[in-house]
Amino acid sequence: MPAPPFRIKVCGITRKADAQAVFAAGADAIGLNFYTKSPRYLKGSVVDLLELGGIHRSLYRPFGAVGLFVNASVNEILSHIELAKIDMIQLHGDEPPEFLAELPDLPIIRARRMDDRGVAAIAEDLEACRAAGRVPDAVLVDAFTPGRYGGTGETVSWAGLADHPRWLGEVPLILAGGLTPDNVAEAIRMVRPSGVDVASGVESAPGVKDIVKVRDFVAAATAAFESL
Ligand SMILES: O=C(O)c1ccccc1NCC(=O)[C@H](O)[C@H](O)COP(=O)(O)O
Repeated sequence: MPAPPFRIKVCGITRKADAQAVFAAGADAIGLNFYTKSPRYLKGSVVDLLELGGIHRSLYRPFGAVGLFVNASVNEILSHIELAKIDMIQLHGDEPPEFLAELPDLPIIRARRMDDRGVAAIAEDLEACRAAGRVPDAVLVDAFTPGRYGGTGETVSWAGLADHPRWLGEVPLILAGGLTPDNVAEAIRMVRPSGVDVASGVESAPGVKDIVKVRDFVAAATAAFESL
């Protein structure tokens, strides 16, 4: 089984203090959101971006900063990789399977929102990526809410994901969507994902992390992963 890009990621970090607190709590990765329509869009200056993206290196974490994009161009992604020192790419929009092969050699997380077509559509998309020349390093399954791409706080049907090795094969599954400090342990026990991802479940307001919730989330997720 390939190594997952991360085990616990906190997404939508917009402030340096939150990035530091997330890593101090024991998370592996922060998500920096470059989707301009998100309330978690990172609007910082070049200096802010460099600092935020570089914090993971100063803390000697093995993983680090994930840049989140929704239907961005290759050039936009390249410029953010340079600017924010990101070291993983999360595609969270309607990017066609062929798009992955155009990206640089960094881990790619392919987000899929689970709609009423269920896991079959996710499996088909993975095959299409394979046929187009590049398999993502992980598939992130998020909730489907019409008209929104993510960060909704809605949960996915966990029971329907438990057999993911059947339709994802060796590709690691990252579980997202409505996770909180109170439900993440149960979600991990049911789905047995390689990693989890949270945005709104650890916030006091969009883009502002609640440090107590972050610590509780990371502690609950870590204990659940260790009990698998
Ligand atoms: O967080 C956002 O605002 C967002 C907007 C558009 C696309 C993706 C977005 N977030 C991506 C994430 O990785 C979130 O962690 C994931 O959607 C789960 O969010 P939540 O249900 O709030 O935990």
